[in-house]
Amino acid sequence: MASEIEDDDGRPIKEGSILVSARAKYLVHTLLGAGGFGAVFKVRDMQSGEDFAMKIEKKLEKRKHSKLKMEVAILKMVSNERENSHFVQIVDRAKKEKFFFLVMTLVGKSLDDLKKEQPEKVFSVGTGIGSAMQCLEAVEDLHKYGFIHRDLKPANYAIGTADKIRTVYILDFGIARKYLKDESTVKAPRVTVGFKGTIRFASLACHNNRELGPKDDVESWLYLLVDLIQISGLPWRRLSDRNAVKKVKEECRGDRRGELLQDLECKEELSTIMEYIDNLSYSDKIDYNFIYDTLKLAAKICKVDLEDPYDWEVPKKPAGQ
Ligand SMILES: Nc1ncnc2c1ncn2[C@@H]1O[C@H](COP(=O)(O)OP(=O)(O)OP(=O)(O)O)[C@@H](O)[C@H]1O
Repeated sequence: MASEIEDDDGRPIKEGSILVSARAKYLVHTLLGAGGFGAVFKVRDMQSGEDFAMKIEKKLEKRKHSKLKMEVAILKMVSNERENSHFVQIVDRAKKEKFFFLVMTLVGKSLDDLKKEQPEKVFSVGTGIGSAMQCLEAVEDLHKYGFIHRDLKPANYAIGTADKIRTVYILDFGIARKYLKDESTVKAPRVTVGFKGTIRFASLACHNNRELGPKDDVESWLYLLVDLIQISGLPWRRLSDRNAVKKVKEECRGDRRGELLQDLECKEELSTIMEYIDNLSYSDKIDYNFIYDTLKLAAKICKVDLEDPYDWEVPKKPAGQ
C-alpha cells in the first residue's frame, strides 16, 4: 500500500522505497498507519538488518505546529524516565526537502487491536487493570515534564515486541500540549478552547471547550480502563454525536450513576477513582499513588494477580476447544 507522501523526486513513498538519513539507509517495508499529513511505516536498517518504525510528515509551509516536532521534543525528554520506560526510543531522524522523518523503536499491536482479538472483545480484569496501570505510569511521566497528551485511548497504546511483550508504550503526541510554564507554575487557562481528541474518550472539560489539564488525561484514562474490561463497554459507545456523548457522560454522574461501571466486581473501587478525578480542577496535581493503590485493591477484590501472564501472552486455543 502506498501513502500519500512523496519523496523529494515526487515518487510516492511505499514498500520498497529507500530513505536515507545522515547515518543510515532504510528500506520501507509495510505501511502501519496513514493520516492526512503523514504515515508510519515499518522499515529496515539496510546495514544492521534491524526493524524500526518510521513516522513521516509532509513539510507544509502553512502548518504552524509540526506534529512530528512535538513528538521528537517529548520523546527526547522522557526517554530514560524509568527502567521499563513506556516511551519508544528515538533511533534517528532526518529533514528532507519535502518531508521529515523520525525513526523509532518498533512496537507491536495496540491495546485496541489486542482487546478486539479476545473472545468477549475485552481483556480479562487482571490484564485490563495491569495494562491500564502501565498506561497511567506513562501519563504520570509525561505530566512530570509539564505536558498533557489530550488523546488517550486504547489505540494510542501498544505493547512491545520480544522481551518487551509485557511493557505498554504510549504513542502519538501529535496534539500534546505544554501545561506548565516553568517547573511549578501552570499556564493560565484560555477562556475557550476548540474540541480536540477523540469523542469517546474525551473528558467533560473537553466537551465543554475548557482548557485541559492533567486531570483530563486521567479522566480519559479511566474511560480507557472501562473500555478495556467492561463487556458491555462504555455506555456511550454507540453514539457518535459529540453532544449526545457529553449528555450520557454527564448522566453517568447523576441519574445513570452505576451504569458506567455496571458489570464490574470492582465497581466501588473504580467509582472511588472517578469521584477523586471529578473533584480535581485544571491546575491540580494528581495523586497517582492513590490511584495505583486503589487499582491494587480493585485487583484484590476481583481476585486477580497482576503478575499473571497478560491475555496476549497466553496462546489462543484453536476454535472448538
Ligand atoms: N513505534 C511504532 N511501532 C509500531 N507501530 C507504530 C509506532 N508508532 C506508531 N505506530 C502505528 O502507526 C499508526 C499511526 O500512528 P500514530 O497514531 O502515532 O500516528 P498519527 O499519524 O498521529 O495517526 P492518527 O492521526 O491516526 O492518530 C498506528 O496504528 C500506530 O499503532
